[in-house]
Amino acid sequence: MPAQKLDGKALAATMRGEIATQVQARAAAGKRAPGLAAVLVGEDPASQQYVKNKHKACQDVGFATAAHRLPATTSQAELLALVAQLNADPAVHGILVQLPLPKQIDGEAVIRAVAPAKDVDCFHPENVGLLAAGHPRFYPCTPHGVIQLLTRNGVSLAGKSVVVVGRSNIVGKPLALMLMQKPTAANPAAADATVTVAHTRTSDLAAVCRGADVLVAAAGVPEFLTADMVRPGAVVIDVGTNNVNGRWCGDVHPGVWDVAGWVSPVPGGVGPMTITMLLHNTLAAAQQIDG
Ligand SMILES: Nc1nc2c(c(=O)[nH]1)N[C@@H](CN(C=O)c1ccc(C(=O)N[C@@H](CCC(=O)O)C(=O)O)cc1)CN2
Repeated sequence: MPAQKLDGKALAATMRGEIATQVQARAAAGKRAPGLAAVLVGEDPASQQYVKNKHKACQDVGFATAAHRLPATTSQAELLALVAQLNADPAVHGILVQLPLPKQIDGEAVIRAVAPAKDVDCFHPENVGLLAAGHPRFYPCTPHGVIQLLTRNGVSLAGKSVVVVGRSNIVGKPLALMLMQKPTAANPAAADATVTVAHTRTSDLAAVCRGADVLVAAAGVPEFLTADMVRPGAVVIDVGTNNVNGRWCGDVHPGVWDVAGWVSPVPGGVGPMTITMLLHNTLAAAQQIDG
């Protein structure tokens, strides 16, 4: 029997409805709408699409939203000046600078320039440190989306063997932290799992992956995770968003659906959850800043 689908599109729609309800309640209490500023530098087609999708998602839940589109030739000083202006704007609760940035710009310097209280991507070193210490101000969007996609579909993680293939700052590293930590009132998304982080230099990657109850493919390599790497009945999360000849393609080979118990699709799995958790963080930032 083929695997069941972990439907991120459906869960995202449910969670966005919950966020819209909270925005309406804030408006009824006389509070201003959560505000998100999205900054895009250059014309990368995928980044343009992501920012467009984020902008529309914000409008749909009743946020105030502005997309700042800058030319590919923008200097680091010009970008830092815009970030400083957004940091000082009380109507802006969340700031995201879409990655990757053009090569003349030092991405780390830009990430450090975003006010930590408005860092809804959770990329600033202060917020990464708080997450690592188990006292998160925000959760990073894609890792939080993965955990919500699992737990809200009834997949329990406590005590499970989870293998994360990928060690990026955006996905692999923070996801491993969240999965391994003990849940507390201050850290409710922590999962109490037993976590292995694997990567391109891991010896016998297939054997490591076959040890997983839950397997997360986040290596950014189209369809690298094949059926022989998956234990029958395992849960497989596909974080890949590779655009191959104009077609969205994940890190998971289609043959995995014949072996696994549950699989998240691409498109329609983790991607819509990433944007939903950005909305969640922007609402949280508004609550933290405005009350
Ligand atoms: N500042 C950030 N930059 C980047 C991030 C991020 O979280 N913050 N992550 C990725 C790109 N990304 C979000 O920005 C992202 C990727 C894919 C999707 C998505 O919804 N994908 C769809 C398929 C595409 C479509 O149909 O339009 C899906 O999987 O269903 C959302 C966000 C790098 N940069």
